[in-house]
Formats: sequence, structure tokens, C-alpha cells
Amino acid sequence: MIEVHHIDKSYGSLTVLKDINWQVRRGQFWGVIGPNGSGKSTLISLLSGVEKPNRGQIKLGGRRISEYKRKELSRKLAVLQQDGLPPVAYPVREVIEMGRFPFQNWRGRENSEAARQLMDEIMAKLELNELASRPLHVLSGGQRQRVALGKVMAQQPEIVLLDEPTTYLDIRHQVQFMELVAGWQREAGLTVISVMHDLNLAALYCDQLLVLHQGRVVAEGTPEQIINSEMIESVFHVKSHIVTHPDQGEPQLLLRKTDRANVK
Ligand SMILES: Nc1ncnc2c1ncn2[C@@H]1O[C@H](COP(=O)(O)OP(=O)(O)OP(=O)(O)O)[C@@H](O)[C@H]1O
Repeated sequence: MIEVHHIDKSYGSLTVLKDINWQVRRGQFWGVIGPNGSGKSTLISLLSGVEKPNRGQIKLGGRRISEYKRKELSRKLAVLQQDGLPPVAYPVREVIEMGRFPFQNWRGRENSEAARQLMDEIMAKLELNELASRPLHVLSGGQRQRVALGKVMAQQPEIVLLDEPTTYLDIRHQVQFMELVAGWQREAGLTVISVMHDLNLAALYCDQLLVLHQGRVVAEGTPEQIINSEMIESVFHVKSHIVTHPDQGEPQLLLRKTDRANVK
């Protein structure tokens, strides 16, 4: 689905990504993890075609990303940032309908019963009906992020790129957001790539992890293969205990206080 071949990316003299090679298969849920400044958001910008690599190439469905026209790319791929939508005055349902732009004609119209039905389904699934006519700028950050997810769902992409999508959400809404994305992935065979800071959430929801450190891929594989206290210490410089989640057996991280870290 996505092939990344020998990517380098620099800003001026600063090399941000070095020789990135990565293959993403259809229907996978990847988490991209790594410390601040390791190049995660830059990788998302390259995958979305917003930024161009200095070396190497990215292919989507066998074609170079640079060969796609904007609307064509929007039907394939959608992006959701951590503060998904600005607090504008448009009402919720209208904002979600804006996600249909790749399917609208030159007058911004799409008169199909199927599209209206899709809107109704998304509004119901995301529990947005009560908010349908409220303007975006009066909503809380968490509600706005749900609307942002609705807008990318309306786009019906094959791939969704999420850049720290749960940063501003409380734990209930973090879990709700990840459940919605995971449900969408299962139902639609969606491919998901999500930058994640919360490693426990990443281990619960992602089936593959890519670890970036100083612009390089230092590990990739399932959470079980990747998350161990040695990797956490070498990449994030913190001491941790890794425990097994009692429900499904995923690795979960317990942080250790620095002054206790050497007490066995
Ligand atoms: N447009 C830009 N111009 C110059 N430098 C940039 C630009 N975008 C990113 N960088 C630099 O590239 C490096 C990687 O940034 P990036 O945002 O990709 O990291 P990140 O892993 O997403 O970090 P964080 O976890 O803090 O969000 C940083 O040193 C950053 O300052």
C-alpha cells in the first residue's frame, strides 16, 4: 500500500530523516513512536505529500506520491492533526460535509442519496447529532476532535494519517477516539498510520510499531516485539518496567521514578 524507499529529509543543514525504508500493507494499523524531535511529524508530512524528500521516493499503491493530483490523493489518503480543526463558526454537520470535497463537482455539490446516508451514519456513530447545528468554535477541544474524525471519515480514504490525535483528550475520550478509529479500520479495511506519544495506548491499538530515534528507524514490529525496557531506555532515556496486560497480553509500560530506578 505504501512503500518508502531510502528517504532523506533536511531543513537547511539539519537532517531530520535519514535513509528511511518502510513498507505498510493494506489494512495495517501502524503506530509511529519516538522522542520529541525524532522526525515523526516530518514523516507524516512526507507521506501526505505536503513535504518532499531530498532523496528517495514514496509510492502509494505502486505509484509515486508526486504523480497524484490533489483530488485523487484526497480520495486515497486523509490526514488528521492533533488539533484537528480550527475553532471556526461553521456548524458541525457542514464541517463534516466538507470532507466530501474529493467527490464534489466544481460547484461544491454532491447530490446523492448515498452521500446523505453516509453523513447520517457518521453523525450517529460519532454521537454528533445533538451538536449538528452548533458552530465549531463553541465546542470543547475533545468534541472538535470528534468532528475532525467525522470529516476524515466522510472523505472515505483508504489510508488515514493521524498525528498525535489524542493529545488534547482526557482518558475517556482517548479510548473512545482509538476505538472509533479501530472500528473504522476493521469495517472498511482502512490502513492507519498514527503518531503516538502514549506508548500504552499504542501497544493496545496498533498492530505494528515504527520507532524513530534521531531521524532513523531503530526498530519495527509488533508491540510485543518492540516494547521492552532496553528499547525504552535507549530511545526515551527513562527506566521502566514492562508488564503484560491481563486482558489481551499486550505489553504495558510502568514508569520508574529516577531515584528508585536502581532499587531492585
Ligand atoms: N519546517 C521546518 N523547518 C525547519 N525545521 C523543522 C521543520 N519541521 C520540523 N523541523 C525540525 O525537524 C526535527 C523533527 O521535527 P518533527 O516535528 O518531525 O519531530 P517529531 O518527532 O514529530 O517531534 P514531536 O514529538 O516534538 O512532535 C526537529 O528538530 C524540528 O525542529
